[in-house]
Amino acid sequence: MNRGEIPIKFKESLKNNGALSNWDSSKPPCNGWHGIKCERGLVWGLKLENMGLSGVIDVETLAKLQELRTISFMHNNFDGSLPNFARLGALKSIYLSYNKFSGEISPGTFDGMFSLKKLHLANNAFSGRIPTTLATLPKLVELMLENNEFEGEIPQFHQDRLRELNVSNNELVGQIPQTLSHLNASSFSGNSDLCGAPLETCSTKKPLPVLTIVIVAILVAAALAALLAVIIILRRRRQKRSQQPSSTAASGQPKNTAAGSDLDRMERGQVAAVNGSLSPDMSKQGVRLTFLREGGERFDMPDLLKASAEVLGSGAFGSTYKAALNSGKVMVVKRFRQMNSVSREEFNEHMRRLGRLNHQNVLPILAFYYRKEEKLLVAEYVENVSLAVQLHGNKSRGLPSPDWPTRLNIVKGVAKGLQYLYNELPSLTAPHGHLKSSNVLLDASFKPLLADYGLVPVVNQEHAQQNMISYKSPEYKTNRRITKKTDVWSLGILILEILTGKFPSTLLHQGGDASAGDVDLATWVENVVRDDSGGVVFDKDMAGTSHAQGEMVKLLKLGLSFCQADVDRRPDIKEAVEKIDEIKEKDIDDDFYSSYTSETDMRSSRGLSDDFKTINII
Ligand SMILES: Nc1ncnc2c1ncn2[C@@H]1O[C@H](COP(=O)(O)OP(=O)(O)OP(=O)(O)O)[C@@H](O)[C@H]1O
Repeated sequence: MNRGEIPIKFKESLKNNGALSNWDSSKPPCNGWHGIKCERGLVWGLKLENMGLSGVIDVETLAKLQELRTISFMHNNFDGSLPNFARLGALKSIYLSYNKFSGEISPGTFDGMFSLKKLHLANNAFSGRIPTTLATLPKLVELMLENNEFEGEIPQFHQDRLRELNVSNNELVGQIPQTLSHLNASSFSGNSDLCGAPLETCSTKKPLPVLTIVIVAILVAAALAALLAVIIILRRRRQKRSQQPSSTAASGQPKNTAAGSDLDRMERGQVAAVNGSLSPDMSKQGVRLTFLREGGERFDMPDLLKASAEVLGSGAFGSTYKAALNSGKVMVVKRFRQMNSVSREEFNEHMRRLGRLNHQNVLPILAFYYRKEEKLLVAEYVENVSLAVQLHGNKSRGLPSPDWPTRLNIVKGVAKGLQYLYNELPSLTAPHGHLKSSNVLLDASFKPLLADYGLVPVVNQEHAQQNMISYKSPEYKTNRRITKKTDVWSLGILILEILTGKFPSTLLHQGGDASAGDVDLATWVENVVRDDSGGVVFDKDMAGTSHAQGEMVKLLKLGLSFCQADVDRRPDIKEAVEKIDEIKEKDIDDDFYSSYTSETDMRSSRGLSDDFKTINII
């Protein structure tokens, strides 16, 4: 098929295509065909707006236009479900607003569209959930979904690149992800059950409409009637049993089904307990926490559920909630669903091991709860949340991000915590296993505390392979194995993230194919450093860098050396910590800086060649 025939074939599936009457196969499409955008004789865009078009958007045929980067069919009459654009993986923008598309968007529609920057689907009649894949597209900067019927929660958009988002006038519910809290409130308006910054906080109670009150009253009455019936039946049974000569005692624990349902309610961002207190049944059935440490305040799940819970975020395992106890202590409960391949005994034993850990850079696990289908881990709330929030979230909200001395202290603390895990958990190949910036929590004085460590042995294998950071390492990608140096690789990526302020692609592709995606951060750093075009390596929002550039460069080199794909050349944890400890806050010799901005020995232990000579300081 020649290039003129492709648009003609595409036109055939369109209805009311009179506006395209000058598409004439005897001439090349770049000779003034309506709506065809060309450069050097190649079709890069289709702009078929306001033409009354309907029918089918033939994606298969468009896929043959290899240079096609942008399509706009805005203000037409296309209806039915959205075509599967995954076939057009190179597209940078898709504009389909003001049509009549409807129905749910199938989950794979945007899979692998790693170049997609702009997606406009506003003013259609889409329903169902916003596809979570959109939250993982690394280049997406504009997403317009207003005036549709989207429902459910907004996915966790991790990237702080999303410059424009509009989800107003849909039927969305729940907490707005923290990463979007910097956006304008009007982007979220017209969704009656959305809450959290930039809208009102989630615990704010709104007056209920009369109809809702009536429905709730009916439901409560029905529930009470059902409860009464159950009580009567149970009493009768008990009476019958007591009349039998020797009744056998009921064995095992009562099944706790209540925990799931109350937590599910928490997950929807609601206050878990009805009227501020749990039903006595639930407390009796005992959603009993197992405490791992001597001393300290004792409480149970009902105590936590009594408090209004706030969803802190949802990661690969489930949601994490913040809940305040009556005493004022604030706790965090993390819910894990993919841990059902180990027995209760194995799980308890492993938790006890983790519970014994005690280091100033390791977040203590205070208690846990075991149920076959899900587990809960409880820890104290940490004041400054995570390094991820401080590096990426603050920036997008215009708040200051940590300065160089703070970042260096964080790196040192993380390295010490990691070394401690290596020492205390020698049987684990990757003692942390899931080291990333959202699992580095920061206390009031910005001291780092490692979280979500030591979990690889109890997470279902398949889930671990798809979601945990260790399994994104070069050795896992190439040899399907993790090693004793895998956590050092994660530390290297973390260091580069801390110094550059860039979000690593290993985090962007959570849940996706580990081998797919953006250029990894180490390669990006190397490319910028090699490139003489003046690209900037260090985070320009990092203050306190004067007279420190030499040390910053040293740390950057270390980070790169930890990321080496060749495991044999990568330092082990001991060497890594020693090298990090040598880095000082300021250059010993002030003149050092000037020597590093020029042609200096930047050949790093990552096996970098002679062209890795200059580095672009802020
Ligand atoms: N103890 C804590 N104190 C304060 N913030 C916390 C605490 N534990 C977790 N968080 C924060 O809550 C948010 C959600 O955490 P969660 O662990 O569910 O997701 P994640 O770290 O993004 O992903 P993953 O599930 O892969 O670990 C993150 O921003 C995390 O940093």
